[in-house]
Parts: sequence; C-alpha cells; structure tokens
Amino acid sequence: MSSSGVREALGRLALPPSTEAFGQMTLPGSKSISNRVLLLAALAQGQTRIRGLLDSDDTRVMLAALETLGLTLQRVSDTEVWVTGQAVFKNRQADLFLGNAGTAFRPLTAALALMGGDFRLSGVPRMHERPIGDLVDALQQLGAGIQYEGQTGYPPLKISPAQTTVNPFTRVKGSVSSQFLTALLMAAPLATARMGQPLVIEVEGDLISKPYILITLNLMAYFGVQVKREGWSRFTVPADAHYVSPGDIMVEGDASSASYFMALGAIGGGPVTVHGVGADSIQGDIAFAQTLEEMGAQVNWGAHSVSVSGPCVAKGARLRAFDKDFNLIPDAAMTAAALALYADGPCRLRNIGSWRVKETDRIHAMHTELAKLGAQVESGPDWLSVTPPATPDSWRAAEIETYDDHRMAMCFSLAAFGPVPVIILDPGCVSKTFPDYFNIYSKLVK
Ligand SMILES: O=C(O)C1=C[C@@H](OP(=O)(O)O)[C@@H](O)[C@H](O)C1
Ligand SMILES: C=C(OP(=O)(O)O)C(=O)O
Repeated sequence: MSSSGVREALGRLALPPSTEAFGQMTLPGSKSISNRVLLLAALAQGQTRIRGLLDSDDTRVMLAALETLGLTLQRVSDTEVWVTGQAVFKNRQADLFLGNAGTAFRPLTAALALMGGDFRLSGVPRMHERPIGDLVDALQQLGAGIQYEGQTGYPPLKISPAQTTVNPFTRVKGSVSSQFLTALLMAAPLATARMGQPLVIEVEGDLISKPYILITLNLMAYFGVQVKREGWSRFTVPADAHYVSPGDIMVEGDASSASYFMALGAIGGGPVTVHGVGADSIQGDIAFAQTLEEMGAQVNWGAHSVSVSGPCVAKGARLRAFDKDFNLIPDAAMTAAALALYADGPCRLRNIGSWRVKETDRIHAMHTELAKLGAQVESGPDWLSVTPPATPDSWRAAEIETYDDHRMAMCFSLAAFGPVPVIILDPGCVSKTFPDYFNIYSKLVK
C-alpha cells in the first residue's frame, strides 16, 4: 500500500494451460460474516471470541477502524480475535480509512451516525465513486448529522453529533445496494436505545441482493436482537433491542470465494471439494451450486463442504448454456459469466445492474475482457450476454486487465482451461478478500 492507502498495481501472472482440476481446499472466512460479526461484537455487551475470521484488506480496514474508535481487540492469530464490546465507543472523534470495503464503510457510517460524534470516513478513489446517498438520506430522517465532503451522494463523509430527538421511522431505497438496509438494521439498536421505542425501517421500491439481508438478520439474532420482518418491505427493530455477546462465534468459509473452486470442479473433471461452507450455510452465494448443476455439473453436499465434478472442457466437452436472473447472487454471478466461455451456446446474465457500482463497473470490465479472449459479448444497463468462442481457433491469447477488482482476477483464472495462453495482470488485487487465492488455485489445477 502507498501512503494514501491505494494499492499499486503490480505484476502479471501467466496461467499454466490446464486440463484438469481436482483435490480439496479450505476456504478463508466469509467477508460478509466477518465484517458484520466484528461490528456486532464491538457493539455488544461482553467479550466475543471470533474464530475463522477472514484475514484480508476488507477485514483489516474494519479491525483498524475499531481500534481507532477505542475498542479493545486481542489478536490471538490472523483468524482469531477477541473483541470486548462497548455500547457507545470510547473515541468519539476519528478519521477512518476504509479502503474499498463496502461491508465496512456502509455499516460503520450508520453506527457512527446514530452513536454521535465527529468522524470522517474515506476510502480509495473507487470507494468515492460508489454511491451512499440512499443510506445517508435514511440516516438523516433519523436525526443523523452527515455531510458530503466531495460529491453529493458519495464518500468521503463527515459525521457530526446526532440530534437527540429521533424519529421512530425511516425509509431506505433498496435498488442500488442491500448494504444500506443492512447498515440501518445493524445500527438500529443505537436509535431504539435513545428513543425507548421500536424503529420501523421501510424499503422503498425493489430490494436487490436479498440473501445478504438474511445474513444480517441471522447474525443480529445470534447477538440477541430479533427483527420483525414483513416480506422485504418492512422491518421492525424492538424497543428493547440491545446486542449481547454470544461468547464464541465461528465464521463460515466464504461462499463467493467457494464459487471459483466449485467452478474448477465443473470444468476440470473434479472432484474439487471445498471445506467451510455446505448445506448448512447462511450465505446466499451457495446457490451458485444450482447454476453449476443446471450447466451439467454434479454437486454433492456435506453439512460444511461441497464437492463438484463435471466435464473436462479442455478436452472439448461443453457446459450447458444459461439464461438466468442473477440478482440474488451478484458476486458468484461473475464466476458464471467466466464459465460462459465453455458453454454450448449463448449465455445471458440478467438483473445484474449492481455490477456497475461495485469494485469497478463489472459489466464493462467483464464485457471487455471476455471479448479479448474471443467471445462475442453484448451488454446493457443491467445485463450481459456472452457467446463463447465457436471453435478452438476462435480463442485469442490475452492479457486480462483486473481493474483492481479481486473477482475479475479470480474468475478469469478459469480461462486457463481454454486453448490459449492467458495472463492475469495485477493478480495481487485478490488481497481484498482472498490473499492466498492463486497459491491454492495452483495446487488444484494440473
Ligand atoms: O452485504 C454484503 O455483505 C454484501 C452485499 C452485496 O452487495 P450489494 O447489496 O451492494 O449487491 C455483495 O455484492 C457484497 O459483496 C457483500
Ligand atoms: C461487491 C463486493 O464488495 P463490497 O463488500 O465492497 O461491496 C464484492 O466483494 O464483490
């Protein structure tokens, strides 16, 4: 990292042309669960032992922010930390750098805005292009003092002490990111504690990425706060809501990270077995296994593991093409887009508009890089269609740009099963959620 916290793009990784993939791997902890649990533990009464924590850029910025806010964190190892909660954080003035971690930026904005204090929240330049206006609007309805330091609707943000009277009702738009609703829900006990009455959160319009809200509600319940949910449009946090440490919590493996290895099993013969998520997972992205089945792979479930086998595409076999709405699994959907290279016909990903405002404009990035390899690609505001190279001769060797997007690097590693050399530029961008990705990858592909 440079002094501004911006990671320098470095290096290139030539992928060895691969024909097979098999073996076992253990997943790093879930990013979504790790950052939620860190914040919930910080707000909870008592001490929480967190095991299986993800150790990556996104969790490091969250840990550093909590330390700056005065929390006592005991790091037992890279994947284990003990957090002693404080209903109201000790330091009420802080300047926090949150990288490009949506799961740190959005929930901390809500918690600090409702707690009150003088805070500044910033990130890498791309974070300052990722919208946050819908969350700020919802928090302002609750009496929060938030100003935009630059462009209206985007970070960096300045938070000033909240008004003491708060409204027991707010509305939030759900069409840009589900993380805004997640942030309001997790911070809600700070508002109910001040008001002594329940807080009602209404979602305006469509809500995207719904399974992530279920992760939020599940973990809030684990920390003692039961939210009443009426469909996807109304959420009520009770008047007496307060977080209590569950004592010990084990973070599941990351289901989005699992998608790359499950995909390897589906194109390289397999079986590839991932340990850390399985049939009991609380993460929506495990539903990617169903996409793989629809494409012709075989999936075997354990409680905490998944094994995938499939055809060997390097020997000419093909996966079944798909036309599918991916709104529920936007992250694993990128893996499906890369697999379209090996399909037996045109594939279409629908309802993926949120890709435009993630680590990069993922519709543009995917379109550009798949086309470099010889696929015929078309895209629109919220869709992507990929016609795979018709014959081995239609493939073209390519240097794949990764746009400082971990998922671009990880999903294009699957292109190594085509008939051309592939180079991944700046492979180190995987550090956002999976620093060890290429090391584990290299052990499973032959
Ligand atoms: O709440 C979460 O943990 C996440 C929600 C999703 O974002 P959107 O709700 O913006 O689609 C997902 O893409 C992101 O990686 C993690
Ligand atoms: C969208 C992602 O990240 P974030 O949590 O920063 O939104 C992602 O990991 O694909």
